[in-house]
Amino acid sequence: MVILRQVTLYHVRMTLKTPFSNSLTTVTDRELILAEAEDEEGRSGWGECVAFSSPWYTEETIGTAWHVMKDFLIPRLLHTPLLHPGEVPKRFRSVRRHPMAKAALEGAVWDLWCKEQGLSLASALGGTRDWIEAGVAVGAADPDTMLETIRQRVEEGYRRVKVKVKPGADVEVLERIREAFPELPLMVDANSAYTLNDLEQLKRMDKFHLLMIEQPLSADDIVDHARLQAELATPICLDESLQSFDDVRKALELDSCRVVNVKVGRVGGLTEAKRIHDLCQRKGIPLWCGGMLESGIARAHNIALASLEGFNLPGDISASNRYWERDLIRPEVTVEAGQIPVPDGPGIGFEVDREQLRAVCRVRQVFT
Ligand SMILES: O=C(O)CCC(=O)c1ccccc1C(=O)O
Ligand SMILES: [Mg+2]
Repeated sequence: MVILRQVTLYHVRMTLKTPFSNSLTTVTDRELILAEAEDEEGRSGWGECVAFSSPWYTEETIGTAWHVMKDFLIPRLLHTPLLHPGEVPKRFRSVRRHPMAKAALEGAVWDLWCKEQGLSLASALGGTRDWIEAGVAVGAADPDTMLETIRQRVEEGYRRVKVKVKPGADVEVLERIREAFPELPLMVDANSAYTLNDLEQLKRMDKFHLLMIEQPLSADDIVDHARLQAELATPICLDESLQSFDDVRKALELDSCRVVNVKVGRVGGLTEAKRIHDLCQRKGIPLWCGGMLESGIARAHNIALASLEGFNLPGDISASNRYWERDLIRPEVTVEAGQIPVPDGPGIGFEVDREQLRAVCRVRQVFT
């Protein structure tokens, strides 16, 4: 049983080693919020809010998430016993949406509860893998730069590469990549850069035998995606469009996608993510864990989640040093021969690097 004595929010800003561009924006400085939940015994559990500084990806931002956590979510958790982290979504039921704010706090409760129980987060979630396959995302850039980056990532051992595309920067770069890497497990992510008017251009991508095309159409759509899937040989994977278990269920019913990307923050927490996992596993739908340019804390949650059997494709889970000069956890996440070990220590299985946290923290607020 967990009783939260206090919750601390940390607003941090970390500079990416290299700026990350997609069809909508370039992220250079990554702002995020860490949530630390403490119990009566002084143990701490950690979660991370992966919202961005501006609402380009989904509606939430660092600012909305701070407000919603502070004024609505944290008061629903403090001082009232929780038997299991799976109860957290029920506490939050009267707050509509704001999945990234909810996921951050639920994640902190999961970590804390696992530490009290002496369980690893991976095993508490039902994970079975000791190692997960690492994949990597390559941001939009000129084709020479993208090709050089892919070369480096392949040398570092990544087993699946995803590249960002948009109209005017898609087929030519794919030609170049396939020339150099005919067999590389490759996919693209459009972050909603296309419409059904681009059907002919999207069909041209079929010949590159991509693993999938991620989120080609609108972030809030599952109807046009179903029409597109009927015309494409390449499987569509939805990201932005899937913000809950029910969204996934409906998208699969409509055949709007044939692959699912789960991000813990986007779907409102680990409990919802696990429900989506179970659904995809029952239906035989390939599933992978997405990334949000996160710090080591959310990365640790992702590794635990991806250790579940139904996560059967490499995700956007990369090494700490792919993003940061110095991450917020010890040890850092490393990729060995294309794989990442799943830690078996209590909770997330990594220590928070408090010295580095102090160095990158802009605002800290304690709620009791
Ligand atoms: O390496 C990562 O963390 C994921 C890279 C990525 O594609 C991404 C990064 C930030 C926000 C959205 C996305 C996405 O999957 O669309
Ligand atoms: Mg995506």
